[in-house]
Amino acid sequence: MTDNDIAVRVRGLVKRYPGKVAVAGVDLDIYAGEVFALLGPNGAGKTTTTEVLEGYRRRDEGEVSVLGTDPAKADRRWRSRIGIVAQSSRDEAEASVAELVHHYAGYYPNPRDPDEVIAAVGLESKRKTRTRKLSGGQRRRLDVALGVVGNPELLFLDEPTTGFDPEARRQFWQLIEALRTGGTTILLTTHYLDEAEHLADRVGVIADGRMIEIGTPESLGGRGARVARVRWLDADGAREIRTDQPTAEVAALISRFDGEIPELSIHRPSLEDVYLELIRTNTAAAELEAGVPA
Ligand SMILES: Nc1ncnc2c1ncn2[C@@H]1O[C@H](COP(=O)(O)OP(=O)(O)OP(=O)(O)O)[C@@H](O)[C@H]1O
Repeated sequence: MTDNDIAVRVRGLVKRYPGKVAVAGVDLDIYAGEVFALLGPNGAGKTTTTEVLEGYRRRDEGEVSVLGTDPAKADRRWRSRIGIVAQSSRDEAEASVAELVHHYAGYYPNPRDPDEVIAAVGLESKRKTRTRKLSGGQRRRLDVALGVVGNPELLFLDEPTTGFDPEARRQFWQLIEALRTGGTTILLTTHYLDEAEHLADRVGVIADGRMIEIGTPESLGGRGARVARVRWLDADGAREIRTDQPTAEVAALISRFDGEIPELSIHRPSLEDVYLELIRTNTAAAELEAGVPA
């Protein structure tokens, strides 16, 4: 792997606020062209990490390279190569959607067609609407439009679909898939685990400022984490078997039961199940280390 294959390289990142270590030694590589999702509970350090990578927050320790440059020393040219959809919206209440997207496009050397971007985020019917008259979800779509109109090589999306209705989220996912196909590298933070599962090539789970695991959505939590649970009811009550051969278990049950197997279900843990288990284990380990009684 050459340096050109790596869009973001982080080693030993530490960020302290008064009385709080927000990021406590994070290592992270994001490969060029991948969608990487940063997951973690509220206050885990996702936004702080992202803001250091964007050049908006100074780090206390560690090495950071983003598109080959230290963001703490970055210039305008570097800035034009990244796109940002931050958690809080920019406030240009009197401008219309079309005015704003065209205006932002003017800041970049190689922008996308603003009208195509407006269509891609589903705001065509709101072109002439003033920003202050948009709904929360529409406002968020505009944020996404402003983040991608500069045709960035690397796009930061901090909880981009908060407030989206289900249809808008699906539409947004298509936009992200199209950007990825076009070669854009994407760092996504999200609390929607289905979003990460759908979009991300790899995910990183951060808790208490530490990266506790990095892997593909399928491999997270180790081999045992996605083992199927076969559940049914028999004379003794509810039964559950964990197995990586659920078909064989069901076949055995069919031969035991005469007819319908009561309450039969096969459940495969989702990324959300695996994530919650990881966080639970991490919290328990941290409490043990700190001497907190269970
Ligand atoms: N400007 C600040 N001053 C002091 N403490 C801060 C500041 N910004 C964040 N923190 C603290 O640092 C920790 C990490 O915050 P951060 O915003 O990075 O978390 P997050 O993972 O993005 O959370 P969320 O999912 O809620 O957005 C939190 O404990 C937060 O209270």
